[in-house]
Amino acid sequence: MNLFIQHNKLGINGDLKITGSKSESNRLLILQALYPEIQIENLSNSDDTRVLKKALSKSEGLIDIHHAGTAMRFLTAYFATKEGCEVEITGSKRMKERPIRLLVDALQRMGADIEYLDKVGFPPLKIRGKKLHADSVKLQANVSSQYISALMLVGASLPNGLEIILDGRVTSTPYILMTLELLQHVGIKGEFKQDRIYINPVEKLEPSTVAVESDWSSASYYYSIAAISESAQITLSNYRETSLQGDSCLAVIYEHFGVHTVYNGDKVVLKKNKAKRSMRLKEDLRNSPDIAQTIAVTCLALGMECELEGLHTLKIKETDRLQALKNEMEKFGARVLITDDCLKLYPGQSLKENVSVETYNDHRMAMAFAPLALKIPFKIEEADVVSKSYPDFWEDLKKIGFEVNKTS
Ligand SMILES: O=C(O)C1=C[C@@H](OP(=O)(O)O)[C@@H](O)[C@H](O)C1
Ligand SMILES: C=C(OP(=O)(O)O)C(=O)O
Repeated sequence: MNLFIQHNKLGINGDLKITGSKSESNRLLILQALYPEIQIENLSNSDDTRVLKKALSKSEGLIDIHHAGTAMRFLTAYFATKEGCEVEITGSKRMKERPIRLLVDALQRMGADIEYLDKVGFPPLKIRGKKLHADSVKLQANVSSQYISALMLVGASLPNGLEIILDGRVTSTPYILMTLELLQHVGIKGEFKQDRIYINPVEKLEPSTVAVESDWSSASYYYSIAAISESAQITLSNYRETSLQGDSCLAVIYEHFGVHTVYNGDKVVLKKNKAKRSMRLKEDLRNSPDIAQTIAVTCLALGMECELEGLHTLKIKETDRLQALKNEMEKFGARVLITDDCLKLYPGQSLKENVSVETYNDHRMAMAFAPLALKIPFKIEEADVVSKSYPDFWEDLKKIGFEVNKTS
């Protein structure tokens, strides 16, 4: 489905409730499968959460997790440690190009029975679950935090718990802290000190209910909308000032664009008046890679130069996001320089018209570009990709005045 998207009003007002965080949801589903005493509220309605939930109802046969990175990584650790399971986990064409070797190596060193069914180091995998007795494992920490979270999630179910020794500079750290805080919340003791994570063994938990906070990465598109509009007041429900999600740093970053965040009970209100904003932005996004595309496009819309660093994980996500950003932002007349971990944007004098934005099977390409319609109408290709994390995205945009129409 291709969409033509435009917005003719200058001011934006609205009240929205975004679905639950997919990162929190997917961690809690794994924990619930290990400890049925856990109840979950406000689970994400994303594809990634749906496929994970479905996979957890199986103990044998073929499992297809499509594009869901967390599902791939978390289920690999889950099934490897689940005695008696025998599954083949596969995914989309892109998933078969997303590396998983560091996690598989770590699990194999712990005694797991995992086999590559195609290319070594990549899905699909054949996993025969067994009881693992190892109590310590070392892992390279600078490629994806999801490998570390995967081991943490199963750590308490091992007879002796698990010590994870992190090698190299840790990336996407807030996601590791999120895992730790959720473990602690349901009653599992754990610690993250310097280069070591300890998870205590637990057989059974006290019953608990965990309410998932709404998704901050999805909120980023409204920060961008507020930043690009002349004036805005957008209220988003089910958010907390002290969030487990690292992407809540948006509230600080978007002050550079004149967007002010007010926390009001369980809501956040994004306010933009014709405020002062920075002339140029420089940010290190090593801790919040999922908002890089949003920020780059906000800068493009505002004609603002930016330099984004710490982007070394972007190449192995749903697409090579650095190359995809360069390709699509240049269609609007910008000059974009990329290296392995950095993006520099030099917007043109004006935004070029009649652009068709490719989305590369990446939900965040579609959603990050959408706010640009406040400046210039354009086409978004394969716009249904948004369902990976935020299926109601286009409906929610319509609620705040965007015109979104199917096109060829
Ligand atoms: O653990 C998680 O829920 C996630 C961790 C991050 O991945 P990396 O650690 O691979 O950067 C992030 O990009 C992804 O969307 C979700
Ligand atoms: C990178 C992402 O997801 P995953 O790695 O879980 O596929 C994302 O949602 O931006």
